[in-house]
Amino acid sequence: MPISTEPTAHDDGGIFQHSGSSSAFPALEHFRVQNVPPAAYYVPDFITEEEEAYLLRKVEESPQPKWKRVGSGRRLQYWGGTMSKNGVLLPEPLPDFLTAFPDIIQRIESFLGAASSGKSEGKGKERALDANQVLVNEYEPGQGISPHEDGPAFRPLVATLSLGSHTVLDIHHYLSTTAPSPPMVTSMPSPSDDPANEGRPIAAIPLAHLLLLPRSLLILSSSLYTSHLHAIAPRTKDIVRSKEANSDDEVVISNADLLCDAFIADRLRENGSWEKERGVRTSLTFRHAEKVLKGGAFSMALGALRRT
Ligand SMILES: O=C(O)CCC(=O)C(=O)O
Ligand SMILES: [Fe+2]
Repeated sequence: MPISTEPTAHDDGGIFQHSGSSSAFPALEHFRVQNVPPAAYYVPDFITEEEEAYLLRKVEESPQPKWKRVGSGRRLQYWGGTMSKNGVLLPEPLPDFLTAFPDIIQRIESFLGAASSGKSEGKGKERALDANQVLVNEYEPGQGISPHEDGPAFRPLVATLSLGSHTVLDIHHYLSTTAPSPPMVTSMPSPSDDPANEGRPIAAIPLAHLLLLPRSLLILSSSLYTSHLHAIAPRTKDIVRSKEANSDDEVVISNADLLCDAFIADRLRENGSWEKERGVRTSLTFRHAEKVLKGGAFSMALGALRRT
């Protein structure tokens, strides 16, 4: 089948390359999560409470067949089309609530563009997210997602908007199969989306934890996306600290200084920890499938017909 392949972001070693402290992206750099592999950016309050409520309503109002359930766990929706078995996007038009009002896709693009403007005239396109698929995940308290990679079918620059409730995202790494590693409990990744990593053992203890508050945007890029895994532990409550965890129930978060939440900052300073029960969290993940089935207008129109 005819497919269009765009240049991959790997060509220049990743979309956001940072050389030492002199980053070409100072605005984005401000939101960079420290002490995690390159690169994660956490942007608090990316949307307003009204926009959050509106997006939640639009997701909830979607026709029933739009929802897929993963086993007996979380529910999913795909917007912009689904992926074929061989990693090609079968495109459908994105809905107005993602493109027109609120203009989330444009806002992410401007944010990345503004952040990378200046030196990168003409290179903006390569650094754009250019989302053509949006994945909706809905988690009840106690539901999560096991360690996985989103895989090579997507540009290694994804943005996730959190709605409704906080959660904690864990970053895992693969264990080296050549270098001797210290005795360590390992777990096998769930069937990977990248065949090259199928069956590789992963470290049972996450490398880092990120607290994602409602309305925040998380951007994962470069090697954090291409050579690590991400997961959400199936907890009903999170206890977070900014330094040293005291028990298995607690996690140390790497983005404490980026949260912009005075209440949490007080708790972390005064008690050393902040805890909260999880509510229902809906996440929207914006990503760019590298290969798209050609036939543009025709397949898009077909997609639109299928949705009516
Ligand atoms: O809900 C999230 O923040 C992550 C979702 C995710 O990693 C996925 O669906 O691939
Ligand atoms: Fe993922």
